[in-house]
Amino acid sequence: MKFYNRERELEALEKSFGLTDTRSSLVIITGRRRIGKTRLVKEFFSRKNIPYLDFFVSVKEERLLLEDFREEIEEKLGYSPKFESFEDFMNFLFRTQDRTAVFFDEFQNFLKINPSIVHDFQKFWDRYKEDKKFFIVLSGSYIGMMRKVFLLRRSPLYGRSDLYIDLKPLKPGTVFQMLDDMGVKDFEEKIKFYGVFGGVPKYYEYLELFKEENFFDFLEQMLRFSSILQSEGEALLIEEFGRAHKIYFSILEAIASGRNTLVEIANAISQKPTTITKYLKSLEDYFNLISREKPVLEKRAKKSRYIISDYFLNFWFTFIRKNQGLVETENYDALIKKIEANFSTYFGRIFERVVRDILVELNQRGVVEFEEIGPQWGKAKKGSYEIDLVGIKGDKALFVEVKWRDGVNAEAILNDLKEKVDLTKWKGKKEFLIIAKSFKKRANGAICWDLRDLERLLLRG
Ligand SMILES: Nc1ncnc2c1ncn2[C@@H]1O[C@H](COP(=O)(O)OP(=O)(O)OP(=O)(O)O)[C@@H](O)[C@H]1O
Repeated sequence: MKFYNRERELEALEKSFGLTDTRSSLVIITGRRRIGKTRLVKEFFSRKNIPYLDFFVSVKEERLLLEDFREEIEEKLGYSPKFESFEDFMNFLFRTQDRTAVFFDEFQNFLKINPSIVHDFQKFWDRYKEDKKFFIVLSGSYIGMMRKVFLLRRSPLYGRSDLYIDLKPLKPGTVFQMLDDMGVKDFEEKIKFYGVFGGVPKYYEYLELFKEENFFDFLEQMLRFSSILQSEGEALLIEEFGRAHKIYFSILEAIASGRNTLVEIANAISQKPTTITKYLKSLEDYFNLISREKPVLEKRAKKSRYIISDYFLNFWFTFIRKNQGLVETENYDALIKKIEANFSTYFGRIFERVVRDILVELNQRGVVEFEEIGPQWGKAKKGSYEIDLVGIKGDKALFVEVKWRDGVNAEAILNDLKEKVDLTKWKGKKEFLIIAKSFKKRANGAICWDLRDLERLLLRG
């Protein structure tokens, strides 16, 4: 698949590479599995025509891994050194080489093989970094383990990197372009793809194989002919959490099923709120798997709710894990039917997040203007109210209502929205934006964007 975007990261890599005119430079890249770390590094080296040593750290016997490394050195440098240990390997690398680019992929796996390797690496790096001109890139998928390597104060590589990239998902505009190039022309279908697979390029590669333009057809092919949809969620998490995975799984499952507050989550899994706060905190700060939202107009409010940050994981928990029986018995027809039957309800919420991502991108392009954006909710006389999104800039607020429906009457939505806005006590200027699949009637006094408008703004704007 053609390479998309990542301009900023490529530029940052180039700057770090520039440092090697005078000394060595160390780059650390983390990011969820399948997000494109390896591809980014390889793209950089190939665009710049930089030869490099490519060491993939797979979990295997030390001796076998050293043999892989020796083969790479033989292929690229023409030597065939003998390594009895990693210290030998490091000795060879740091002593005999000088201006060399080196890529260690899945670096955190050294912790599984033998943690002292990371300490050896540190020792050699500290000793040679000023005298030599190495360009070393370390990448790793499991954030928990990568933190152990370099982010915690006591980590061996703490504070050593010249550049740290936490690689994020591709933006919706890029994904839509990618889908377009791969034959998915209909914008509603594009939105469904993005709302399920997010900005993770790997999943879209399957389009080259299945060549489906319709989201559900694609999903069916994925279920029948690739194990990725079935096993990916579980594999990602077990690898990340290790033995503590059960409690994390239960929490994520509860959040995916719509339990979003501390108390709701605790009740759903029959635990005390005080017991689960530490797990929620690490899911949020350490693993970056969930995020906590507060009402955007009341930042100091105590109330907050949790969501699973990753689109794919959210989908996986909601539809795949929940229907594990159907997956195991390979009853894909029934599973697809279930997904189709519940998809609109599921997607109502997801579409709000997709719109938020789109608005963030449009904000960067100057089509809309805000400094922060998020949902707003609170108490009303009768029950509670909720506004899908509010974008704020100074004394101006853009109130947004999002509907995953056709034939929407925007006037009715605008009236409701204005009533809810009164409950917020917002004193500044107000603008209104209504987004729907399509409108029966647009409203005066609000910007109304249907899917075609969004497409025009994003793909052709
Ligand atoms: N910017 C991009 N444009 C197009 N395709 C991409 C891009 N980034 C990654 N891909 C594709 O997505 C797939 C996953 O990328 P890659 O293997 O680099 O991810 P990773 O983060 O290293 O994943 P893992 O940790 O699972 O090895 C690859 O097949 C790659 O070709």
